[in-house]
Order: sequence, then C-alpha cells, then structure tokens
Amino acid sequence: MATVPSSTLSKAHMNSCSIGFYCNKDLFFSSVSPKRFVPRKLTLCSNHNSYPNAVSMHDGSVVKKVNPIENEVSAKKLKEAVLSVSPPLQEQKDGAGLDFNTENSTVSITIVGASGDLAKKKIFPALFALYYEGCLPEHFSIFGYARSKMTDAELRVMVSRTLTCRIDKRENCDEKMEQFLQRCFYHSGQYDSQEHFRDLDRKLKEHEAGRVSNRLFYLSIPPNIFVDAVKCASVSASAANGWTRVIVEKPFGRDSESSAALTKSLKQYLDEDQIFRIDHYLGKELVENLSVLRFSNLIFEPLWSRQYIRNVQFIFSENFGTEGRGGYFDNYGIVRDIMQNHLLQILALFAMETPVSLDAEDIRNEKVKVLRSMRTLTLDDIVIGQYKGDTRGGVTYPGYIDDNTVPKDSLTPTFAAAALFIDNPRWDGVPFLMKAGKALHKRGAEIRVQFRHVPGNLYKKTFGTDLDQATNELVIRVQPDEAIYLKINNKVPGLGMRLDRSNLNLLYAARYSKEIPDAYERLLLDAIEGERRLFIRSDELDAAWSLFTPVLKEIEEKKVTPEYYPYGSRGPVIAHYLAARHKVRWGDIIEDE
Ligand SMILES: NC(=O)C1=CN([C@@H]2O[C@H](COP(=O)(O)OP(=O)(O)OC[C@H]3O[C@@H](n4cnc5c(N)ncnc54)[C@H](OP(=O)(O)O)[C@@H]3O)[C@@H](O)[C@H]2O)C=CC1
Ligand SMILES: O=C1O[C@H](COP(=O)(O)O)[C@@H](O)[C@H](O)[C@H]1O
Repeated sequence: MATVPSSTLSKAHMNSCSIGFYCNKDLFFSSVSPKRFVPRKLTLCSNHNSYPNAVSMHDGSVVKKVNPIENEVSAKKLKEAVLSVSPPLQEQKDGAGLDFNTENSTVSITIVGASGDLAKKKIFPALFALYYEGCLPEHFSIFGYARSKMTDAELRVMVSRTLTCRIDKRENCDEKMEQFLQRCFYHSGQYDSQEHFRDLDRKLKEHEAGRVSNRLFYLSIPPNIFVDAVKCASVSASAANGWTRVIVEKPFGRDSESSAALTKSLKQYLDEDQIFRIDHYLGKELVENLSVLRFSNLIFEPLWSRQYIRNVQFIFSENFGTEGRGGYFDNYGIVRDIMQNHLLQILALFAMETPVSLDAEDIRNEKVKVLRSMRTLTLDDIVIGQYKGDTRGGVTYPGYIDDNTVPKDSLTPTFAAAALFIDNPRWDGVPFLMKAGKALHKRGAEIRVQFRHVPGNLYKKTFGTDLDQATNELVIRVQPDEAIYLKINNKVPGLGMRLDRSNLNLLYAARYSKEIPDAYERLLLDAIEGERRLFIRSDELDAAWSLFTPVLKEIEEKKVTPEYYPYGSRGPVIAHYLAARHKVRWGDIIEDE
C-alpha cells in the first residue's frame, strides 16, 4: 500500500466532533473529534482496499474523500461524507476508529449500577454533555442496569435531576435534555444473573434494530461484584457483530495479589483491549496538558531532570470527609484511594521519557518504565494521619470514626504523605513527594516542581538565608481554578534593588472562555472511540501495586497508629518532618504563609 508522509497532510476543517484534512491535495473527512486531531492519527495514510475514495489511517480508521472546496467544506457535506462510509464487517475489530458513526451501526452504553452515586453524579451528566456537543454517534442508546426496581420514566426523572448545561452552552438546553432522556432506558436485574443479562440483550437488540452493534458496559458498582457482572455481560450481552468494551471503575484490587486475581478473572471473559480501567484523574484537563507542556515547549524539557529539579510534589486535598462513602473507604484508605492510582499516574506522566508517538501503547510503555524504575516504599518513606472531630465557630465537624459505617477502632489513614524515588539516570536522587488527605482546610490538586538554586546567584544576599524563597517553582494546578504558574524572582520596581517572587500566571478562566469538560466526558468519549491512552494497562497496574503493597501490609500488620488531625486543618505535623528529612518544604504550605 502506498503511504503518504504526514507532511502532506493538513487540517482543513473542524466541526464539533469531526475533522477534515488534506492528503495529497484531496480532501478527506474523518468523524473523529477535534481532540482526536493529533499527529498520531495523521502520521501515515494509505489507499483503502475496499473503498477507492477512502484512505486507511495509521490507527486502522477509515476516512472518506470529499470534493475540496478551497479550504472550506460545509459541515453538512462533511457529515454526508462520513455517513456514506460503512466499513466492511471484517474491519470491525476493536479499536477501528470510524466504525460507530455510520448509518449502519449503533453504540449501546449500559451503566451497570445506574442507581448509584457515581452514575448519577458523573456518568449520566458526562454522557449528556457529550450528546449536547454532538460527540455521540447518531444511533446510540443508554441503558441503566441495577437491582433497584425502576421504570424508564423513573430513571429519566432520576437522571434529569443531575443534568446541567455548561455555562457557555445553554442554547436549546431543555430541548436537548429531553431528547437525551428519551434515549435513556432502564433494565432491572441482578449482577450475577445470566438470565437478566439475556433480557437486557434482547432489549439492546430491539434498539439496535439490526444495525452493527457496539456495546460499552460501565461497571459503576462495588468491586466485589465486578467479575459477576463482567461474566454475565460478556456471556449473555456481548455485541454480536461489533465491539464490546467494559469500563472498570477503581478500586482495581487492594494489593498486588487481589489486583492480579481481578485481572485474571476479568481476562477469563475479556481480552485486555476490551478492558478500560478508568482513572478519572487522567481525564482532567491539566493532567492531559502535562505532556503538551513538557514536549511542545523547548523551555521545559531541558530542565526536566535531576540536574535542575530539586523535588516534585503531588498534592491532593479535600475539605470534606468520607461522608457517605465510609463503608468503602475504610477497606481502602487514602493510599489506595488516591496515591496508588491518581497521584502515581500523574507522577508517571510527569517523569516518563519522550514516547515514540502519542499512541496509547507508546505512552503506556513509557509510563510503565517509570513505575518499574521506582523504589518500593518502606515504612520510613510514609507517614499517615486520620481526621478527628473539631468544633470551630460554633460548628461541629465529625471525626472519621464518627461515620456510622466506620468501625470505632479504625486505624485507616485518611491522610498520608510519602517520599518516592525513581532510580533511573534522569531522576536519581530526586524526591517525588506525595501528600493526600480528606477533611483538610481546602480542596485542591496540584503538581509543584521546585527547581534548584541558581548557582552563584548574584542576588542571593537579597534573599537573606532563606534559599527556599530564591528558587523557581512551577505549579500545575489541576483543580480548582485550573492554572499553570511559574514563580520567578523579580526586581520590585523602584530606585532600590529589592527582589520579590512573582508569578508568571496562566489562569485558565482568564485565558480561555470555554468551560473545561469534566474528566468523565473525555474518558467516556475515549472508550467509545477505542482510544486507550488514558486508561490503565494491566502491567502498569501491577507495577503500581508492587510499589505500595509491602508498606500497606506492614502498616496494617503493625497496626501503625495514624497521627490525628482536626477536621479542616492543614493535616498532621508529621508530614512536615517527612519533607524536612528530604530537605524539602511543602510548596502549598509556603504559599499559604
Ligand atoms: N462515588 C464516587 O464518587 C466514586 C466511585 N468510584 C467507584 O465507582 C463504583 C461505583 O461507585 P458508587 O456509585 O459510589 O457506588 P454505590 O455504592 O452507590 O453502588 C452503585 C450501585 O451498586 C449497587 N450496589 C451497592 N452495593 C451493592 C452490593 N453490596 N451488592 C450488590 N450491589 C450493590 C447499588 O444498586 P442496586 O442496589 O440498585 O443494585 C448501587 O446503587 C465503585 O467501584 C466505586 O469505588 C470511583 C471514584 C469515585
Ligand atoms: O477517586 C476518587 O476521587 C475523588 C476525588 O475526585 P475529584 O475529581 O472530585 O477530585 C475522591 O473524593 C474519592 O475518595 C476517590 O475515590
């Protein structure tokens, strides 16, 4: 097959979830979303065997040629073009890019555990946002599945309570909501009943109306029933002629053994490429931007090593406790809930080498190398805390063990701080500090990169002896108020020579008028499109668990007592000692001072 170098490709049109581009002066159209307009997709293209007027993309998707009209093609024309492409059945392997968006095929999304908190709070609203943006395929339906008895109408009422329109996109909102709700249905059943899943299959088939069926199951249920549900979905409700994919929510086990056992059980029914292990932090805008920041700006990458970076901090805090989720949380604790997944995933993206391409496997290969180069944690590397009740300003805040679903003698950490190391040439000796806690004084998630001192700094006397004040710090604020800012030393204007620290500040709300999509929107769209880049591969998961499992076991076996901190405080003092042992101060605390 003839291939065309990417240099001959150029973007021609962007319209909601579609793009057009030129390839050797012919205009081609693909139904992929604008965010899919990444070099990966456009590295190579070749004539498609079955369609003289189409090309196969590097990733297996098929795009259709349309008549070029200078640099502009109407959205209608582009839409017609894509609807006229129907990939042959043998192309319907998992991951084929265009196969869901044709007249001939459907996508059915089943939310297993639809009556639950996550479904209501995140999944239905994210699907609605995708619908509003025109990112869902023409033929789709959404099924809620759970044991609770509900009619379609009752599900719609339940779902409608949590749907909202974006502040910047309210046009026809009510109408769109109504249209969306009409595409939502409910099926009540047990999670381990083949019969109930067969009934679901029948209903799905009715909606698919003989089209090629693609099915996505979202496991929004407690982990002890993951395998039952996967077994039933896969045996009794798999797509007959399209793809079947399963999004698996965390927790993926609670240590190396249980995680491996879960993977093994899931793989009895699914191939690895059907399993989409979700870590919603990977869907957050600033986490996505991390690689862009590093690899598309010359000024950062050369500094990205032990030579210039003194330490890196990953900080997560919530200003509320485990309210309502104590039953789940007590079995996991903050290290498993936040550090082993969300913060470690961000760390891996932060520290990885440049991937060969933006392909999922290339990125995941680099992440797994980082994880496997890391030192397994010991008890010396970690400190833990648990919040206790507090009364301030006449208001009483409950302690962790005041939650009725938590045992009164629970030692489960609601706070932890840890020092991790990557034993590779780039990061040798650089402490990667993590801190995560519930019921703290504020909510936030951020990455702080503290740089080394300027050697022989001419101005060091101006800073006195406090070297912390003289170093640069790059802060990537994931939430809230997304921002990237760089702390620099600057001369205070005036006749004297006085320096202060100021921020070069990219505040997203000031720079971009568009509302930032919720992480679940991005991840659901990725799963529908077969994009695995932001999902966790099983070897990544194994590597992540092997770092934390021994120390978690030791904490539990030795019944290590957490340091108690008041609800709404800055957390236990012991976290400062941990940082100090590595000659570091927590950047968030310095900033608050
Ligand atoms: N909620 C959140 O913010 C987050 C949740 N997650 C993960 O997402 C998944 C879903 O979370 P969430 O919605 O909070 O969970 P829920 O506890 O609300 O459970 C979801 C549904 O599962 C069914 N269910 C609950 N307990 C059991 C049980 N013991 N046996 C059988 N069915 C049960 C219930 O439906 P019914 O009784 O109708 O069958 C319930 O509505 C979990 O794996 C959780 O760890 C991950 C990140 C954040
Ligand atoms: O996965 C989880 O994340 C939430 C925090 O998510 P965010 O997007 O609101 O920051 C956390 O509250 C929960 O304990 C944990 O399971």
